[in-house]
Amino acid sequence: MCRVCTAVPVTGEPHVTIGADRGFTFDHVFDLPTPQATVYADCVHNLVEGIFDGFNATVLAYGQTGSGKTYSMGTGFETATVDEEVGIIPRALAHVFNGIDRRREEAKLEGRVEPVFDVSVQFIELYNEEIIDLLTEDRGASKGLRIHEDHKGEIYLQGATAAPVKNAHEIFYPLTPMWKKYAFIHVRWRNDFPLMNFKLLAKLK
Ligand SMILES: Nc1ncnc2c1ncn2[C@@H]1O[C@H](COP(=O)(O)OP(=O)(O)OP(=O)(O)O)[C@@H](O)[C@H]1O
Repeated sequence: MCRVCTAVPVTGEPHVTIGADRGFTFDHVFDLPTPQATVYADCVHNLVEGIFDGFNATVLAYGQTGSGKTYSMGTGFETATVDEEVGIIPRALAHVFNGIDRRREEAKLEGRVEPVFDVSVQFIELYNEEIIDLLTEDRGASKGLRIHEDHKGEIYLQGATAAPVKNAHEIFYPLTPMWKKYAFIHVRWRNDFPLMNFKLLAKLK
């Protein structure tokens, strides 16, 4: 028997229907040769800029095995990689800390009080429905870890270690192996906002 599995509208709208009734709308489709910088510019750049205006952002990679989640999110933090191949997480980290430096510099030049930022990271792995805190050696300490939503709709990780970090270097090197898992990066702009969350979620299968 022959039947239509995937259908796209002839009008060129960014929509695809899988099977009988599962419809998905999308903003962009990137082909294999698309440079990492283009993916970042089109999908992530504005999200990171937005955290400085008080918005929360989440980036997550989802897809079947071998579809390129690690390549897109994580390339460039473990070994020397050519600039063009650097993935979303290292680009976002550089962007966050450059953005902090720029805002502090601008304030100084304009004679304003310099903003103070606190940045911390949490790393967890979801394995067999269990949440594991990757920043503690004591696996037993991970028991009771929960992901919650508070009354303002903020998602937070209860009980997971939060490590303060001052620059991207501090995140890359000691925590390198963790990047393959999940990273919650909290950027807190003390002067203005109570808490901004920027979440980079990788490797969700
Ligand atoms: N855009 C791309 N350009 C070049 N190579 C790519 C690209 N995307 C993925 N690859 C390569 O394809 C292979 C599989 O990609 P990757 O490991 O990122 O998949 P994955 O979705 O993380 O897989 P898994 O879920 O099994 O961990 C890797 O060798 C990766 O380098």
